[in-house]
Amino acid sequence: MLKDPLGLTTRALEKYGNIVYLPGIDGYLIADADFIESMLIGDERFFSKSAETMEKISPAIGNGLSTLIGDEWKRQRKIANPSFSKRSVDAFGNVFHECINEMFEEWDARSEGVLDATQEMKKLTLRIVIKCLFSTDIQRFTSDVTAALEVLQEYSLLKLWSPASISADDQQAYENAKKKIDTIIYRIIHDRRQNQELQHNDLLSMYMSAVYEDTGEGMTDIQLRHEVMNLFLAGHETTANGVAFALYLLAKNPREQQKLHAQVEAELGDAICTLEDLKRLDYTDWVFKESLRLYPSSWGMSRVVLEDYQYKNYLFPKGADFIVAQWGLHRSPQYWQEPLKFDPERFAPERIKQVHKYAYLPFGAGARKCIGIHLAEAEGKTILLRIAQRYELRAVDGNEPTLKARLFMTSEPGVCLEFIKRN
Ligand code: HEM
Repeated sequence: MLKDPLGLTTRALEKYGNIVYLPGIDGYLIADADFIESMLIGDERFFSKSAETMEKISPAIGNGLSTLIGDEWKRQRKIANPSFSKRSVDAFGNVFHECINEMFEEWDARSEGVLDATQEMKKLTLRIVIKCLFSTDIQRFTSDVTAALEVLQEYSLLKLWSPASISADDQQAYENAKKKIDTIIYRIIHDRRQNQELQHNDLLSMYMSAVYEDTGEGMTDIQLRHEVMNLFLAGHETTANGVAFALYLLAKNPREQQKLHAQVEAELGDAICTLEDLKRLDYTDWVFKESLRLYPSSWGMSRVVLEDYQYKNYLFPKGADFIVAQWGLHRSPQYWQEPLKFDPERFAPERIKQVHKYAYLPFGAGARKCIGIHLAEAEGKTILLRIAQRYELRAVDGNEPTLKARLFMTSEPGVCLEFIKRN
């Protein structure tokens, strides 16, 4: 599984159908939309994230909202929800533009037009999440944070799929990366506690002022640290990969890129888009959705069944592990016509209503649906629009994505594209 999870998923689902037992991981791959609907919605109470899996990925992602389970998770979700409401996200519109402007300035200072879209989007979304979290520009830390997050993620994957192969060097690299990130986060939390009179309009201050219903107390520094880690990782790589793959697909599909440009010109011209504008720009929305269908950052979600469970003629024993395989589901010919074709208009209301509601799950579904969905959609579409206003994208020969399924799906090396300035 560690070597080629996407290839294995594709082959297993093609050969054996939508529910497949994988002896290598002693778990089931699921790409059956009806079953997924039962798992995440109808019979949700019988399923949970697996404590064992979460314990293995928490070194990278923190022991926060994404990895907590049961009552601890419920309590944490309740306290975090208001910070991610549509209204709260509206406050971050300017942050997107500031960070995009800085990126454009950097691009203008370079002479060549070929850029690694994956790396550029990772830098940009990390900048955005850092600013949304801390409102300050901790630009100077960005490359340290990026490098440390990479190490933490690699370490978690080893713990998950190949624990015996963790060497003393891997362990040391993990300890160093954790220390580096912790130092940055705790320093910021400490400064905030020291200077409580200063107002900050950011996610950290929302988290720091929120209180638990049962105790009336706020989060401890340790819990805040875990939540910040969660948002660093869950909030930047996912969006970066979503946008980078969208840029690649536009470059490969000039007709669709032209349609996007036409909408941008008709609706916006050179004006800076507001979050309100995004509601009207349906083609942009479909491009982002279609990109997340073909290249879902979250390529699989882990679950465990809490009791013996029957679905059709399958009986799953208590404790059975599952991977809900968005990668397979989103590309399944059973649910999608010409599944490998980039066709943003399949998300037009009259067409998408004919598709099974649970055949498209880029942000998950049910109680554990992505808390950052409004932020991610607003951010992803704003970046796409700003790039479309300024650049025509062209594919670079021989530069196809090399897909790698880590905690999230990415291309490694990144996808290089030619960014040609539009008049
Ligand atoms: C295109 C971008 C994104 C994608 C594709 C994505 C995808 C997902 C998915 C599929 C889940 C559910 C996992 C499961 O049920 O097992 C999830 C959960 C989560 N996401 Fe996102 N996400 C994105 C952006 C963001 C952003 C921008 C943030 C925050 C800044 C964020 C924070 C979280 C958190 C904290 C959870 C855990 C929620 C919980 O368990 O209660 N995500 N995300």
